[in-house]
Formats: sequence, C-alpha cells, structure tokens
Amino acid sequence: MTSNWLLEPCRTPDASIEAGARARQASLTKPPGSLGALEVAAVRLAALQRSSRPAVDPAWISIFAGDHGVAEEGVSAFPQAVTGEMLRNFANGGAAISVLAHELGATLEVVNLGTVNDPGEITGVRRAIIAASTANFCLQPAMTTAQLQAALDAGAHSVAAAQAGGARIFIGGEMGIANTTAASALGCALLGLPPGVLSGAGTGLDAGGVAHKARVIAQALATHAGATTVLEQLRCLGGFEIAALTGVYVAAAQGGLPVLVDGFIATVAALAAVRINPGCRDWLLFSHCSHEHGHARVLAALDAEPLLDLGLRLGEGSGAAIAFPLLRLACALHNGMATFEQAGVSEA
Ligand SMILES: O=C(O)c1ccc[n+]([C@@H]2O[C@H](COP(=O)([O-])O)[C@@H](O)[C@H]2O)c1
Ligand SMILES: Cc1cc2nc[nH]c2cc1C
Repeated sequence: MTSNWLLEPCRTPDASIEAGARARQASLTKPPGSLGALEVAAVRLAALQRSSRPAVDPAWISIFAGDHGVAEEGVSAFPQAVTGEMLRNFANGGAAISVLAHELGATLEVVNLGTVNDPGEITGVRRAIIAASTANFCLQPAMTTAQLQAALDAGAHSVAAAQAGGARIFIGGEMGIANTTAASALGCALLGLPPGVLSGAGTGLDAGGVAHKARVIAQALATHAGATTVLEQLRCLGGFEIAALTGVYVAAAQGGLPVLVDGFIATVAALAAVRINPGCRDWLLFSHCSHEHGHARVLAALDAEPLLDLGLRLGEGSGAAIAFPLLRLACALHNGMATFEQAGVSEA
C-alpha cells in the first residue's frame, strides 16, 4: 500500500507574520504595490518561514533522473541514452544546472533513479536505482506499487538532506528522455483533458512528431482509464523522477521548506502533489512558464502565477535556478529598504 507519510499534514503559513510583512511592504519608500510580484513573494516567504526577515540562501537543488519505457514509442527527438549521459555532465559541471548552481552558490544534488545507459558510480551522483527504466505505459503500468513508493521516498530523502544542510528553499529538477510524454499523459489524466491539449514538442519534435506523441498518449490514457486515484494515475502514467518530485513537494510542505517549481514536468508533479495533499499548495512558488505547449494550462489549473516567461524549455531545474535571484532580491528589498518614516519621505 502506498503511502503512509504522504497524507500527513503540511505546515501552515503564519497569518500574523504575513500581516506584518504586508504592513512593512506598505511602509517602504515606494508607491504601495510598485514592486509587484517581488512584494508578493517576500510576504509569502515571510509567512512560510515564520520570519519577519525572509531569506532564500542557502538554496538546495536536487536533480532526479530516470528513464521511461514509453521512449520506445519514438516520442522524443533525442535518444534514450542521453539521460544516463547527462548524469556525468551534471556531475562534471558542464550542464546548464551545474553552471547555474555554481553561480548561485547553491548545493547541487544529482540523483540517479534508474537509467538504461547507466553510468555506474560517479562522484557527485547519488545512486538510488529503482529499475533501469519504467515500463512502457502504453502496454502496462509504468511502475509497480513498490517502485512508486521508492520514487516518492527518494524525493522525501532529498528534502531531509536539504533541511539537514540548512537550506531555506528547495529547487527540484528532472532529467528523463520522453518524460514530457509521461507528464502530458499524467496531466491529462489528472485534469480530464484530451491529449492534444498537453502534447508538445519536448526536446524538439516537429508537428508530425507531436501528433504521433498525442496518439501515444491517447493509447496510454485508454489503457489506464481504470486508474482513478491520483496515486494510481501517478503509478500508471508517471516516471521515477516525476514521482520523486511529487514526494519532494509534499515532504517540503510537511517540513516547512518553501520550494521553487521548475518547468512543465515539475509542474505536473506539483499538480499531483496538490491533489494528494492540498496543504502543500501554499509552499509552492512557481518560477516560469515553459515554452512547452501545455505548461500554461497546468499552471492555470494550479492557479499559479510564475515569475518569468522566457521561452525556456530545458528542464533540469534550470528555470527555477534562473528565477531564484529574483527571490533573493525580493528578500533583500523587503529586509533592507528604508521606511517612509526612517527616510523622511512624505507618504501619499
Ligand atoms: O521543463 C520543461 O518545461 C521541459 C520542456 C521540454 C523538455 N524538457 C526536458 O527534456 C526532456 C524531455 O523531453 P522529451 O522530448 O524527451 O520528452 C527532459 O529531460 C526534460 O527535462 C523540459
Ligand atoms: C541534451 C539534453 C539536456 C537536457 N536537460 C534536461 N533535459 C535534457 C534533454 C537533452 C536532450
């Protein structure tokens, strides 16, 4: 039976600290509201962190990698071997997220949950192998119950490590060839949408490729029409890295750690988390709207207003890492600006 800890209550934001933070924003030397989403973020972080001085440093980034059986249906522009190959690139510092983590001074944890082209032991990569790949969900459930549990637990494990390391915000990323197909299928199942609404180019399919992908997703949805609970939908249509992120979002909210959600795949994992344990929604900040077709629809289902819309579609936590400095600046402004009274500036 899955899963025990997932339904435990999430922490709640502190209403009185939130009111105080909102009052402070109104007292700072700027027209009220003029820092827009940065004001909203600072107030939210203050309430979540139960602190009148919100902060997002140090940041923790975990990248979860896993392969997908559905890759054999020809749904990605890239070969499956890339998932395993990128693990080495993450560890060697050459991947986008490696560069970003270094620039931000963030801890980067890389987790191999199971790759067909397994690079074996690599310094800087945590091995938490569940299987070489999920099963092809056109034919059978992507995961067994035990595999789903292991993936959810892997996410919670990373949250615990982040908290032990003193992190003040968690960024979760994913890497998995064909995982936009899994995320689209899961998103369609969760939202009751037809495949075309959430099928996109992923790593770079052309229009014919996207149409084929939508047919594959339709087949998967038909195969698993009997999966009616969120956990069953996640088990049948998800992936190891997607389920790990779902585990992250629930565990972080239970542990009182705010998270910055990345792109399309991460947002579908967040939707699953919110459907499993609605209390985790408060802890999710959304970094960007991906270029991936369907991301805006999933963000809307979560009533999420992301900070950025830059045409990013890389994944691996990169969009969240790119948005992170905005949160850092939001906190600096909140904590460091003078009030009208302190600065001797006239109010409206
Ligand atoms: O995060 C996104 O919005 C995003 C959009 C498109 C592609 N990706 C990345 O590309 C890979 C999946 O693409 P695909 O075409 O193989 O399904 C996977 O490793 C993701 O991290 C990520
Ligand atoms: C090279 C490459 C890097 C990635 N990072 C996340 N998804 C990816 C997909 C590909 C193909």
